[in-house]
Amino acid sequence: MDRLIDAIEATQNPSVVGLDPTEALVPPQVVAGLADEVRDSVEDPAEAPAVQLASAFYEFNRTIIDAVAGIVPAVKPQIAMYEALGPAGVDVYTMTCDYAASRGLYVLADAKRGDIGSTAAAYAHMLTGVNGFDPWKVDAVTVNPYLGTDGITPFVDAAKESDKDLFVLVRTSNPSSSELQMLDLADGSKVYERVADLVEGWGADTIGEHGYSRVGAVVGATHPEEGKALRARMPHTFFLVPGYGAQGGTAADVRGMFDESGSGAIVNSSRGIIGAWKKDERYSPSMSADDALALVDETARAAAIRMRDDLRAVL
Ligand SMILES: O=c1ccn([C@@H]2O[C@H](COP(=O)(O)O)[C@@H](O)[C@H]2O)c(=O)[nH]1
Repeated sequence: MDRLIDAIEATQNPSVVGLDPTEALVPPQVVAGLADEVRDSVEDPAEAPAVQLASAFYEFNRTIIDAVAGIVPAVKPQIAMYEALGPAGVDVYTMTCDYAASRGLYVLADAKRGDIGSTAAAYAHMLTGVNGFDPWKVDAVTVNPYLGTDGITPFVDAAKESDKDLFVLVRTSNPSSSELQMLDLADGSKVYERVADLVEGWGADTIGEHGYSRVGAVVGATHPEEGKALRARMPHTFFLVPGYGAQGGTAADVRGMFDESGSGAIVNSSRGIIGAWKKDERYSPSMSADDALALVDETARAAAIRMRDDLRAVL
């Protein structure tokens, strides 16, 4: 986690931009502008729509990355949006990670992996690569703890081997998260608190120079009280805090998830940054693709600066 914390200190900005492109979040003229090129390049015409959208995601992502590099320390590409498009989408995922890394950003793969130990070991190659080849080029991956310790250990081992990190779901931001996470256990604690204790333990022998381990926790901005309590309960665990912006979380909500020196957490916003162009009255469907991307660039940068300044104001 030291590299992430150093990058946060360098930018004075504990926020991460989520790269969650969808067809609705990419200006349609950018997608349409790729039609001829894609039609000429695919072997099977049936693939064209997915390849075209994937190519548009890549142009869009590069615009966002160029807009926020130097302002934010990190990006969080959400793999679901890319996997939905099949091989072309997965290619664009790795290209996006590579491009973000080339712009000096810490890349947090939101993939929410989790399985029995032997399969988790295969998923954990997302951190180490295979036989000396790393196709992913990410700095961290999100992991689902539902399978318990043997589903997590391969990721911890891979993180140690590759000098990378993982973030384990503890208290998620979504509306139904309480169905399981808030259940009472026999000892009076809640399920998410038990997960929190496990996460603190999984990272115990990986604590870095800044006092945080390689095993981070995902704690939703939509749960300010529990987030504050978790900060005290997990003194060596760095938090990834989604749920800011589009899901309703605010800077005041996430304040308690930081430690007394203003470190200990990084806050994600995806749609709030990459979809900012949609709320700008200058956007017009008759704009050229280049003009639409210029607006994406300007509005994403402005939204990232606004979020940074809002967080700075409470820290
Ligand atoms: O508890 C969780 C865990 C992960 N996420 C992911 O974060 C982003 C949030 O996107 P917004 O557009 O900023 O709402 C998305 O990739 C989720 O899958 C989360 O929201 N909550």
